[in-house]
Amino acid sequence: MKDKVFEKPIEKKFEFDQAVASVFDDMLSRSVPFYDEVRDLVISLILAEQEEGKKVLDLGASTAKFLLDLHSKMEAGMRLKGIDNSPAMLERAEQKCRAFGATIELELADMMAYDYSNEDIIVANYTLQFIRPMQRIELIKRLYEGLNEEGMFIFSEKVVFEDKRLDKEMIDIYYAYKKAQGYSDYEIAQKREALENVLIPFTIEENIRMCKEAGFGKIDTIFQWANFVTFVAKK
Ligand SMILES: C[S@@+](CC[C@H](N)C(=O)[O-])C[C@H]1O[C@@H](n2cnc3c(N)ncnc32)[C@H](O)[C@@H]1O
Ligand SMILES: O=C(O)C(=O)C[C@]1(C(=O)O)C=C[C@H](O)C=C1
Repeated sequence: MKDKVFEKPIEKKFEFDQAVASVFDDMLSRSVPFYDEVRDLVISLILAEQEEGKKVLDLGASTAKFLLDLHSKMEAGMRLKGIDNSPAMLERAEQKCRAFGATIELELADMMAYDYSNEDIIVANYTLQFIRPMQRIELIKRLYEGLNEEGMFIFSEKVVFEDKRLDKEMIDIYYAYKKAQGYSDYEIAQKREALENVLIPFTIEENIRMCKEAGFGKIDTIFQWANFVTFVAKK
């Protein structure tokens, strides 16, 4: 279904509710630059490390698009799990996993309260940015503690830039991308207002520093387009 959520005046801040979940795949494919390519890149990196029984945990799994894609491409019997705190999203994720006959564990859970233990690979694409900044730093520390020695944390985020002029230019370029994807100026403005103080991006440096302070020894970026970046952090 086509995303028309912001064609009308917003009545509340942005939420991952039924209305958003019902158009989510279209919303992401038209709102996140290179959404498919980043998913393929992250999956390729995981497949390079795939082993029988290895655990892959997706935080903010939404409608399980990432996990289903990984499931369809993996050869080793990895244990795939997704958590999300939106019942509407998880309902669709469960429907899709059933439809594809995919053995993927799904849990309705708050990533702030989840018990991370003996994890091999944790993924969080376009999710941390919705966690309050102070809670985010605590979360990353818990992810670090919950990862095994060879563990890997892969996450994609919208970012801001220290250089305010560059930041404005990147935002304008991003909104031009959204317009090219068929969103009207009105929809873009409405969504921007709905996301205000709900989606809180860090700078690239803040994301890296957050991982370093949590204990990660190696943090690299593997993708960037304007204000969207994908990071890989290793213990
Ligand atoms: C932009 S979507 C993530 C997109 C998805 N990872 C993908 O690549 O298709 C953010 C997701 O995080 C979930 N989320 C936000 N805060 C959460 C929390 N505290 N615990 C668990 N899930 C959360 C939302 O319900 C939503 O499904
Ligand atoms: O910043 C925006 O305008 C976005 O739409 C970005 C973003 C995201 O990065 O998570 C916000 C919410 C989702 O609908 C998909 C995209």
